[in-house]
Amino acid sequence: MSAVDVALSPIHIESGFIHNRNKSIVIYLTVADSVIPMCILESDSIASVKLRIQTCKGFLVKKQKLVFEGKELSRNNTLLTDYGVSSGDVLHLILRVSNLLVITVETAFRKEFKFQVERFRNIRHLKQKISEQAKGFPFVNIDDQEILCNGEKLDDQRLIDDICKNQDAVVHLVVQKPQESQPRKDLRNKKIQNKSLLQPIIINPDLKIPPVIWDMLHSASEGLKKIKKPIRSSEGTGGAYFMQHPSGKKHVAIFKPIDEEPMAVNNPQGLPPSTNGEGLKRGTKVGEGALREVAAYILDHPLTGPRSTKMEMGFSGVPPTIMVKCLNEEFNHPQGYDGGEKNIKIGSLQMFVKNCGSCEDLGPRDFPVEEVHKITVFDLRTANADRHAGNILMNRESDRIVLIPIDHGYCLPENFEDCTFDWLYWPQAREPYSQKSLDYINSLDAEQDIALLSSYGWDLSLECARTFRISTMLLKKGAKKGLSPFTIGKIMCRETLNKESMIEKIVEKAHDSMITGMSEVVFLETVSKIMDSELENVCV
Ligand SMILES: Nc1ncnc2c1ncn2[C@@H]1O[C@H](COP(=O)(O)OP(=O)(O)OP(=O)(O)O)[C@@H](O)[C@H]1O
Repeated sequence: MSAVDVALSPIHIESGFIHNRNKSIVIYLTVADSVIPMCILESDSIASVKLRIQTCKGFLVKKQKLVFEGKELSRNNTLLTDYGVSSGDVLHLILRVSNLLVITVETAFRKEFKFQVERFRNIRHLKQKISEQAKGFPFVNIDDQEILCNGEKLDDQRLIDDICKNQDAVVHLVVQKPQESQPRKDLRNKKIQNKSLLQPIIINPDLKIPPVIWDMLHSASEGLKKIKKPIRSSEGTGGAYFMQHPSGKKHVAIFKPIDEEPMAVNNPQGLPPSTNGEGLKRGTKVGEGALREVAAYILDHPLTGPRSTKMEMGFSGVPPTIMVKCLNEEFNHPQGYDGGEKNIKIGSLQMFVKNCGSCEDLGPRDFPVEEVHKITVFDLRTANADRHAGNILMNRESDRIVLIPIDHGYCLPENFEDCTFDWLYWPQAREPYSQKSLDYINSLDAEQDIALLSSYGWDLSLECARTFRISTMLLKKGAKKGLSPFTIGKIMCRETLNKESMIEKIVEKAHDSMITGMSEVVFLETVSKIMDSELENVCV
């Protein structure tokens, strides 16, 4: 049975069942290289379409992203037709496959080992894990092991991802005598080594790079020199590469090239290039994701104000991020690779943060209130248009869960249309801000922040700056009034796709009262007055 048959059969039955009440339409899903026709109902929501895909294809709902005409269909309770999808339309399905796999190794003695291994590790790493667990067995030495999968002998350098694709896997370990080791690094690799490059892009030489960022640059650069190749993450809609430590045993950073962003020309997920330059979220531009990632780090200053060269963790904990240029054969080069100038990529380099998964993997119950609140502060002040639970990593520090916000390529948009926050529905969001958070919010100054970004070389567009000023204004006024992150968030986010949020209505009212030639300052004063009067009716 082909993939098409698998997808079609159950859907036909289901659609036919309620056909009288609802008109059915056929849409086409592109996933990787295949196209799957799908019969759905006009009354189907995004959530129900995703559920059908899960039922038919086994891809978990939370791992699916649907894209139509360059926009992510991110509101699960919205009808497909409200997004303008009609019969015959093509939707792109992006799967966020986990980087972690459970591998079962069976030995010739029927002993079983289970490991959680990252997809981008190689077979040699698996052998190391086996030898750590196999004390007392004859294959404790790495070179005494040979790993077979479906009868095929696997080379030490082969990536786990290569053999396991989507699901967890069982591989068979066979013990054998040591063999002559093969010289692995061929001449071609040497050539590539000479053609790797990683350099920070410094616009303002007066601004010193913090030592923690130098260390990250140094490790990633040494990793490239030692031919520890960047490894593409299997999660995410854009090209995101794990840069390796020179030892090859850990990651030091994530590199996201601008030409591989969603809808950009070299996107490795096969998303078609944007036709009007707009990004996956409203009010963002393709190719500006890396700037926004860097801006998120710069704006996330500590309570004491903008950072000096001393590394201080920002209030919300955005990992250190810098703009770099980087050359390596492993990135997506559909036009070919010769190591020349045209292969150099520009993008954001963010420090890799040790984590035990994302908030998508766990219910929110155990997240400390302060940890959730620090994320809400960041999202509200930057009107973040991409805060789903998968974009918050978790770590455990002495039995306490610490949250780490990542993926800020859609913060600072030109408007509020696509603002959605998964934390809105978490209980912590209904708690009032603590005094520490209130002090931080009170210290925020949008004008100072815009000037700060400008000193780093990014002059926000008038629209982005306006949205940023208004979102900072709302956060400050809301917090001062004692509103919880939930209440402030509800003011900023649309309840449904086509129902404007309160903040959008406030901006529109201010627009309506604008007279030609009105300055930005006067416009913002008008917004402020309207906001004050609207907030009077909002209960704490
Ligand atoms: N700073 C970091 N530290 C550790 N892991 C990270 C970091 N940033 C990203 N990752 C990992 O890389 C994966 C891909 O990154 P990310 O989600 O930011 O990519 P993206 O293409 O922008 O994704 P999306 O489709 O959600 O917009 C993440 O799922 C996460 O596992």
